[in-house]
Amino acid sequence: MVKVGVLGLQGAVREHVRSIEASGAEAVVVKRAEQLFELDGLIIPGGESTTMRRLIDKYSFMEPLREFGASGKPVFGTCAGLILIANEIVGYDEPHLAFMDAKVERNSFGRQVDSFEAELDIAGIAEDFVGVFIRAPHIVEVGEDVEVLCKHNGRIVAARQDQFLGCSFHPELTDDHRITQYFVNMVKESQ
Ligand SMILES: NC(=O)CC[C@H](N)C(=O)O
Repeated sequence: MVKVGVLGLQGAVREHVRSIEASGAEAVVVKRAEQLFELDGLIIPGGESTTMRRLIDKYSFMEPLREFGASGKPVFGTCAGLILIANEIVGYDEPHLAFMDAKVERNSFGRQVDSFEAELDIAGIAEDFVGVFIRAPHIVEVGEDVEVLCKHNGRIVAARQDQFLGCSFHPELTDDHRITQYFVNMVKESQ
């Protein structure tokens, strides 16, 4: 069974654990950087990207996470996790982990609609996936090696580049585990 970690510093960690287990993989809550060595893939959950970055620095995760990304093992960033893996953030000088050639904008669905659900057609994964968006970012632009998997109202909300997967919404908050299953399959294929 493949081992999929969830970065456990902040955010929707338990829900991802449930979804990973439902997708037939072993879930590991990652609280210390050494735990990364035992993993086959990693999910960086939603939460608050600025807080998560502070905790990443505080607990010396930055370099080990960069090495994990460079090792070829799959990484899935959801919501704040997408912001962490993008290589450009609108309004910020520096990105965080910069794994994916994508420019993201934070909190980009407007203040009035902080949170909403939308039925999404995600290429090769699901035609009727209910995406839960919570103060979600969207992808403004992608590089040529990035495959756009889903748009909502003309905005990119899911994309993949090689072993990196990212989405704007929270795939772990419903009982539909198809996206997590897709990621678990990416992890299995990378073995
Ligand atoms: N649900 C989320 O992960 C929200 C992301 C958050 N708005 C951020 O910018 O980090």
